[in-house]
Amino acid sequence: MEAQELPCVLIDCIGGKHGVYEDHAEFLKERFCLITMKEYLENKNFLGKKIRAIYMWYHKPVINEELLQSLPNLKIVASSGVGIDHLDLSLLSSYGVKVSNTPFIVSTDTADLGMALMLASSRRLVEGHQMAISPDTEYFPADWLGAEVSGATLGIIGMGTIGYKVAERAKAFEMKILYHNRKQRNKEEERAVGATYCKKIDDLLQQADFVMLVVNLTPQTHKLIGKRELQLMKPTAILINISRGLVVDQDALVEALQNKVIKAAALDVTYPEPLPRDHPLLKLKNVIITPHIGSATVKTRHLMKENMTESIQAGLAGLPIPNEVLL
Ligand SMILES: O=C(O)[C@H](O)CO
Repeated sequence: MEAQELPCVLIDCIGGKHGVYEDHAEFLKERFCLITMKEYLENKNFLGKKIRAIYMWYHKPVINEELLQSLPNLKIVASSGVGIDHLDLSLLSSYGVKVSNTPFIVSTDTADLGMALMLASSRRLVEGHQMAISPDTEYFPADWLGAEVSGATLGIIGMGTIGYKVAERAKAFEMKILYHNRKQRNKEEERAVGATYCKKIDDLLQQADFVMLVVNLTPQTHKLIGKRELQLMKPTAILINISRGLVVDQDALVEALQNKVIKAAALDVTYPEPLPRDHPLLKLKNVIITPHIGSATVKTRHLMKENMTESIQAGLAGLPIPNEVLL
């Protein structure tokens, strides 16, 4: 096929901190005519008419009504990752634009990261590393002890695909597993991992040594964990968030951590991301923060790119779209 016949796809940019990886862009260029936001903005009227899909890599480019109005031939937005809280599905649907994401691909890595954060936080890996590399060779103050993970109680809030994978891993650590879901309850899965369903989130919060947040961000889960919920948790408990920052009331969390209402937190997500450098969470020793890296492995990011490509190709060909997000 001639290069000029390739369908035009809008991306934010190539390379840099937030752009499409260079090698991914090479792969995409064999299949699409890539148009960066900068190119589009320089030649809106001409390029706007040509763009048929948006390859939305980690929430970029930002899609708003103004952009949609200027892309009359847009058919599909392929969004990376599982979360779709950054998209206005009704707006996109009103422009006849379909949406896809990459849900199952990211589950294993995100569950692995949840376990990594739980282990790192409970066994104080970051503090331990700092101690080990510090000029002070007196390693351990007498009170420097972690909390055990094996045999402890894990409360999973949100037992979807990722939550279930966390439970499978926790089972191997001989943990007692509690979970809370707002809607579905899957008894077969419960039995397979030996998890106990808590109808009331409060029961889970009161019993768990580790509370892991794995829910989608929706109006119902916005600031699901606030001052009241943190106060229900054990003073020895650790909160792990691998979902979205806004599922937790961050001010309440800071207060709880400062006042030892809970023991520690391990967060892959915050709001905003990154946090301003003077944010109180960055000053607390009992906090570990990672930069939203749930799906950040070579293999998964590669699969995401392939999956997004397939969705765009299917969407443009009028075929069923893999992982179409339905309104
Ligand atoms: O939703 C996801 O898959 C990641 O958190 C990135 O948005």
